[in-house]
Amino acid sequence: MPERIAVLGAGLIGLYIGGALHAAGADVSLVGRARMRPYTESTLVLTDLDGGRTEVPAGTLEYSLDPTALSDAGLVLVTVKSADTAAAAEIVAANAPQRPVVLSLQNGVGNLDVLQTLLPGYDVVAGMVPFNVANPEPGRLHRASEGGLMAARTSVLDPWLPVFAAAGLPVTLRADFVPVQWGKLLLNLNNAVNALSGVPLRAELSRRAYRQSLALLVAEALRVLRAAGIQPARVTKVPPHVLPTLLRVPDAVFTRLAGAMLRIDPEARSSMREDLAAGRRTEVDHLNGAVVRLAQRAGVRAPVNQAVVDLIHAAEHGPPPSFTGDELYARLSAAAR
Ligand SMILES: NC(=O)C1=CN([C@@H]2O[C@H](COP(=O)(O)OP(=O)(O)OC[C@H]3O[C@@H](n4cnc5c(N)ncnc54)[C@H](OP(=O)(O)O)[C@@H]3O)[C@@H](O)[C@H]2O)C=CC1
Ligand SMILES: CC(C)(CO)C(=O)C(=O)O
Repeated sequence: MPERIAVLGAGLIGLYIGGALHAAGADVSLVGRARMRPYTESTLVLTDLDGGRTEVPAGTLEYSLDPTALSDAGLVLVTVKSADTAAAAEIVAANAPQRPVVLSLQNGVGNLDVLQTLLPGYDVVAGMVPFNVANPEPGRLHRASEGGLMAARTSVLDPWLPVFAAAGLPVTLRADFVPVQWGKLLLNLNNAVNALSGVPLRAELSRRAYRQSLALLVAEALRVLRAAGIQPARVTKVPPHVLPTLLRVPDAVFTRLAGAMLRIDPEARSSMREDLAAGRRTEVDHLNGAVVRLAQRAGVRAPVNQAVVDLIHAAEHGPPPSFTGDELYARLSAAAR
């Protein structure tokens, strides 16, 4: 078994992945917040869409509030939200002078740069988590949608790939990762739609007006990417350029053509909705905001994504919103004009 794996920012993703790796025999230590520690103080149950169930017995998985737990790690998984990446890098630099491999398992396209800039001399690798992790009840984390982990192709991950595979989380290595990150970001444009809708992901994606709202965002992002000379990679069964057309079809046709996109636990919500519900700041500036910034650099406009950034920022300062699909589509259509 290779050296210790530490998870920095053990929330939903970090606990799920760290828990699965621990259950598969890896030496794992989690670093995070006090409010998440109870997950490992009693039995942690990990379930998935395919009926898989793994139990991590109480007290067997180390959950520390103290970042010195990073000091003997060979691999650090960074699973904080994007706004916390710089702070996470500083914590690694201060507590892991042995220079572990650092793998970002975050959404967004900017985290790698932040980590590489603040961690000179470390091997920093971009990764991608395609699936949603939900918390359906205390003590249980549920992999609520499909897809496998991806990471940038590099031999520094080789020692750990077998244990990820043994944990049911095989990592596909991709040579060119920027397109993968943008491919995932296109899907994450739905995080805000879901957060604004107030309904679970499956119900939201089953309703055409929400999908039409998402189609406006994705179509605009594709135009921006084209202007910037970036070709997003396909990270699900649906090629990126087909998404807007597919999203706009009537509900019955969508269900028939895109059943896989609806293979989501009925209660799961986007991580952005979870943030709004908990009164935390969201990652919108790192998702829709990244499209807006790329548009500025490429000399084009992104008014629809800007409108969503504004709506989410407003929601961060009030009660979690519940736009109907028609209301949201009307707002975003007006922004597009
Ligand atoms: N949830 C999901 O289904 C998915 C999430 N992702 C991405 O994965 C990343 C992680 O998301 P998720 O797990 O949902 O986020 P969570 O908010 O559930 O977990 C992150 C945890 O890190 C903690 N944290 C922040 N800064 C530090 C620090 N300096 N030291 C220790 N702990 C810290 C946070 O605490 P606090 O809240 O107090 O700051 C929080 O508990 C994000 O980029 C997200 O977009 C990707 C795919 C799916
Ligand atoms: C899995 C997905 C795309 C949607 O839930 C996500 O990345 C998130 O919630 O942040």
